[in-house]
Amino acid sequence: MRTVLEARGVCKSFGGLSAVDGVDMTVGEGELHAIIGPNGAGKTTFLSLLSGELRADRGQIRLLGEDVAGLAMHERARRGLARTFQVTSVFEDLSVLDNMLLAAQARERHAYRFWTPAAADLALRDEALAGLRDVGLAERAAAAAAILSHGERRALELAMAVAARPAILLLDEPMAGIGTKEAGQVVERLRGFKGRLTIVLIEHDMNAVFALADRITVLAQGRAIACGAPAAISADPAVQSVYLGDGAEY
Ligand SMILES: Nc1ncnc2c1ncn2[C@@H]1O[C@H](COP(=O)(O)OP(=O)(O)OP(=O)(O)O)[C@@H](O)[C@H]1O
Repeated sequence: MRTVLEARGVCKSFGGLSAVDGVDMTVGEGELHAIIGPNGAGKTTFLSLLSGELRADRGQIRLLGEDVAGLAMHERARRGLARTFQVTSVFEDLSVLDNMLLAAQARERHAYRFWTPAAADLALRDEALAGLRDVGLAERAAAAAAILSHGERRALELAMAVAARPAILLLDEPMAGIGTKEAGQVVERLRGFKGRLTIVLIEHDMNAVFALADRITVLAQGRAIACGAPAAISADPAVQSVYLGDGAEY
């Protein structure tokens, strides 16, 4: 399996606090790799180091073989490293479909260059509609983005991120702030993307993580204490002790 993203010895301190302390992680093409850990373990910081929102103090971050640790966020994004909230600016006044067309166009500027403009428009439209179907939003295509529910908006953001065809998509708690029923729908959607997309997922919903992940990296106090398939992770004594520790929340 081709390696899409590789982190080696990545560190980040805030003052005296070592938030991310020498983390290694390898994500293969088509893999859904989850990062879990108790509150304050360093998950969000690590994701920000991967995306370029924060700069690592030390360590390597390789995207498709290229060390991107010194690159700005937009330069990593241009190379295909996408974090949902960064790649998706939903335009409230536009329809759901037009938002999708914009997201797809950003990528497709060159893809349809040999087509007539009308045929290119049709192909883009088909692709945008298919993308909306993938996230259960096809019936909302004509609606203004402004009137979407919170869950529908998150679905649109996901569809727009996917439409840009990133090499790897970083998802930060896609189930946060949505109801149980909608969380179940998000799990189904993400399952639908499995194999087609390379995903790094941070999520507190353990049912979702264990249902979706190919592999899981467990962070605790800034360190990666385990990495493996879900069954191995749930059986790992070090992981169990982190989660069974003093009133640990996740
Ligand atoms: N900008 C910052 N300045 C100072 N400390 C920070 C900053 N960002 C994070 N931290 C600290 O770094 C540690 C790791 O935080 P981080 O948010 O990455 O953890 P997390 O695993 O994502 O937690 P949660 O599950 O609660 O979101 C925490 O102790 C946090 O207080």
